[in-house]
Amino acid sequence: TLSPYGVHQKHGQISNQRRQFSNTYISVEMDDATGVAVMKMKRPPVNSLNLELLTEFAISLEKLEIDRGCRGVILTSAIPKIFSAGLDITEMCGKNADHYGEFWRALQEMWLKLYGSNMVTIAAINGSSPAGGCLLAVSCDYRIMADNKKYTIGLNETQLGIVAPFWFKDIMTDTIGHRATERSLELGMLYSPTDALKIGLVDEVVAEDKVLSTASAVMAQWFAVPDHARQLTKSMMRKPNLDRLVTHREADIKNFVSFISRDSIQKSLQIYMEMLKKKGS
Ligand SMILES: CCCCC/C=C\CCCC/C=C/C(=O)SCCNC(=O)CCNC(=O)[C@H](O)C(C)(C)COP(=O)(O)OP(=O)(O)OC[C@H]1O[C@@H](n2cnc3c(N)ncnc32)[C@H](O)[C@@H]1OP(=O)(O)O
Repeated sequence: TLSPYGVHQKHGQISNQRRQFSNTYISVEMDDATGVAVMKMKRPPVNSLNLELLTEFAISLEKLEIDRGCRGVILTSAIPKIFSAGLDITEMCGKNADHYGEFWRALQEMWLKLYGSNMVTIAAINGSSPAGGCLLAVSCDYRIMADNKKYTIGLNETQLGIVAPFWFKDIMTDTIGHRATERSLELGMLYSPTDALKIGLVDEVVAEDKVLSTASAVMAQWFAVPDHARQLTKSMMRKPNLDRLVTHREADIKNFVSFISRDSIQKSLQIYMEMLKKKGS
């Protein structure tokens, strides 16, 4: 079927209790018996967040949000060793201002839906999660990371010569505190799972093969609290950050477009992409 956003979706029924829907880059398996949906990003090689993935992400969340049977979402990756490499740098490089604006609006939309969700959201971080990948995780209610010291998480934007916008910074501050955020963002720090746990960036570190089962167990604990009370509390806690972006949404887009269009910033991003490609070859 074609959604109102023009994204093709495949629907399938895999049992009486499980429903599945899948787009190009997102697959969702909804378990009607538990009320839990597992949403997987699947954009090889590194789940970088391009315009299409962000759009599919927002649509999938919206569908789950209006599904009365769905009370919680586990967000994870179908790509081994990678949760998400963050924003697709090629979406911010060598394109025109209209494209940058459309891309940023899609990112804002996805974030407003994820951070503002009424459902319980748990990030099952089964791989590296820099920058925009970290934003996804920090926007959830709870974070479980795989115990593998090769994986890292953090807002490393300054290492690319770019700057995490105020709404990334706000939720990082709410998660790890002002001082830790200041240091972390200025230096563009990436943390191992153990260090991320120490500063409170993730809530639990578990063996790689236990990430999903732990997420399900945590979900059951959160489900023990009456939904209406939990939802009102979540909304009370998150409303100021949501309102701030909604109020300044157009200015934030303008700011991003003008910043990213600068020759010096384009040059920094190109150098970073070349460095990534060299490392891979
Ligand atoms: C003053 C106000 C300012 C307002 C706002 C202004 C600015 C906006 C800020 C925007 C916020 C930005 C957020 C972001 O998310 S930026 C992206 C940051 N991401 C990264 O730094 C991660 C880069 N990637 C890696 O570190 C690694 O790839 C890895 C995720 C650890 C995985 O490593 P590995 O498995 O070894 O894979 P490779 O490095 O070999 O990568 C495979 C191919 O994927 C390409 N790649 C990787 N990451 C990205 C990406 N983010 N975007 C696009 N492409 C990516 C990589 O080049 C390889 O490609 P190849 O196969 O063609 O060589």
